[in-house]
Amino acid sequence: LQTYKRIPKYYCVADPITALAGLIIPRGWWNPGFSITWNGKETLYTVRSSEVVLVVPVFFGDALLMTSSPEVCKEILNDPTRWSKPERIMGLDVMGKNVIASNPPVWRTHRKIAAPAFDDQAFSDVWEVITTAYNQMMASPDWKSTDVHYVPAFNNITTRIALLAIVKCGFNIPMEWNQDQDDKSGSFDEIAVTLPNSSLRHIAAASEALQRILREKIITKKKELSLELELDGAVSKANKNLFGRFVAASQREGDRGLDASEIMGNLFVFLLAGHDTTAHSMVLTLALLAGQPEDQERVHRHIKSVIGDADPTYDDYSSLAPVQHCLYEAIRLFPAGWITMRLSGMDEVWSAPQLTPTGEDVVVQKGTTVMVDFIGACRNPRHFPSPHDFVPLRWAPSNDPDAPPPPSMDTFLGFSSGPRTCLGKKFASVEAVCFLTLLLRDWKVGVKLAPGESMQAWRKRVLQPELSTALKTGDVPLLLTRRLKR
Ligand code: HEM
Repeated sequence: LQTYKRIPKYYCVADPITALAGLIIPRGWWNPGFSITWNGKETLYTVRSSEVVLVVPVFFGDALLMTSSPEVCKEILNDPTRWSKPERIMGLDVMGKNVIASNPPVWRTHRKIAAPAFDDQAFSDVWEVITTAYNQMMASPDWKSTDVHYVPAFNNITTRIALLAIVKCGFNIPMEWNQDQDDKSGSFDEIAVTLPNSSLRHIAAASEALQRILREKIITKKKELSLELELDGAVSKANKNLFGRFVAASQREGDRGLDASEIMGNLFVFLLAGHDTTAHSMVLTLALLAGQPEDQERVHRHIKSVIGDADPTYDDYSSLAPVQHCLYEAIRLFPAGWITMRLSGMDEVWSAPQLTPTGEDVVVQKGTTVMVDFIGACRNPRHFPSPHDFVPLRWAPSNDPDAPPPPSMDTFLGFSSGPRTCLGKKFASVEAVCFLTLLLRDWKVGVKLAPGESMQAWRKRVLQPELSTALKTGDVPLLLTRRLKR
C-alpha cells in the first residue's frame, strides 16, 4: 500500500497476472515455478495507450515499472552506473561472478577480457564450423535418403548447431555434429541434455555437470598456456578464444586476477547466453519463413545469385543481407533476450513520446526497479509499422522514394543497446546467416497443417514461446522439401 500511494494516478496499473506476477515474488528469478506465458505480451502497452506500465503486486513485493519506449530503454541502457542490474537477477552467478551477473566496476573487468575474443578470426571460425556441421548433417542417412523430410522438432537441430558453434569457437573444445551421442560422460554433450531446457531450475542441474567438466579443463588449459608462454613467449592463435582469454587473464594478474570460480562463472554464462538465444532465433526465422513462401522464395533467389550451388564463405556474409533481415525480423518479433531489469540509482524524470496517455513526463524515484521490455520495444508501433507482422523487407533500403526508411539499428533493441549491448551479436548473426543460407539454398521449408487448419492458426498454435531466462519455443515441426539443383 505504501508503494501504491506513491504512484501518480496517470500510470496504468496492470493486471498482476498479465504483468509478470512471477517476477515480483521475492525469490525472483529463482522461483522454481517461474515461467511466463506469451499471452497478451504484444498488446500490453497498446491496449493501455501508454509506453509505461506499472506492475503492482497484489500481496507482497515492490512495484515495478515496465517500458516499451525505445527512447527510455536506451537512456537506461546507456548508463550502467546510474542504472545498475538489481540483485534479484544476479542469480546467474551460481558458478561465480561473470560479465552478465555483475555491475561496474567488476563487470568492466570481465567485459574487457571477453570482448577481444569476438574478432574476425572467431567469426570466420564460426562460419567454418557451421558449414562443416551442415554438410555432416546432410550426409547422414536421415537426410540423404529423402527429398521430403519431416522434422517434428527442428529446434533440436538448431540447438545442436548453436552448441557446436559456442563450444568449438568459444572454447576450442572438439565436438562434432555426428559425434556418438550415446557416450556423453565428461563431454559437452552431457550438459547439452540439460542446457536447452534453460529455465532456472534446470540451470542448477546443468551447472553441477558443467563445473565438473570445466574444472578439469581449466587445469589442463593453465598448463597448456604456461607451456606456450615458456616456449614461444606468446599465447597461440588456438587459445585466443573466450576460454583461453579468461584463463590467461587469471594467470597474468595472479591474485588480483579472476579466480577459478569467476572463470567458470563466465564460461557458464557464455554457454547459456550464446546457445539457447541463437538456437531459438534460427528456428523462429525458419518457422516464420515457412508461413510466408513469397519471402522465402525471394531470399532463396538471392542466395542462389550470390553463391549458386557452392558453399558460402565468410567473405559472402555481407552480400547475404536479405538472410540477415529475416533473422532480425524474427528477433524483433520474438527477442530471445526478452527483458532486462535495472534499478534507478537516483530520482529520474522520463520524457519521451506517448509515455503516458496524458502525455505527461514520468517521475521515477530512486530505488525503483524498471523492466526494460525488449518485446514491447521491438514491437513499438511508432518505430515498426505493422508491428506484429513478419516483414523482412522493412530492413532493406528501398529505391522507392515514398517508402519509409529501414528502421534505425539504434532503435532496434533485439540485442540490447549501450555499453552492455550483447557481446555475441555478430557471433550470433554470422552463425545464423551461415546456417540459414545453407538450408534455404537446398530446401523449401514448409509446415504440415492439421486437417482444416489455416496457416494463421498453425502460427498461433506453434509460435507461442515461453518466457523463461530466454524466450524459447516449444517443439517447432517443419516439413522440408529438397530443391532441384539447376
Ligand atoms: C540471437 C541471439 C542473441 C540475442 C537475441 C541476444 C540478446 C542479448 C540481450 C538482449 C542482451 C542484454 C541482456 C541484459 O542486459 O540483461 C544480451 C547480453 C549478452 N549477450 Fe547476447 N544475445 C544473443 C546471442 C549471444 C551470443 C551468441 C553470445 C556469446 C557467444 C552472447 C553473449 C552475451 C553477453 C556476454 C551479454 C552480456 C553483456 C554485458 O552485460 O556486458 N549473446 N544478449
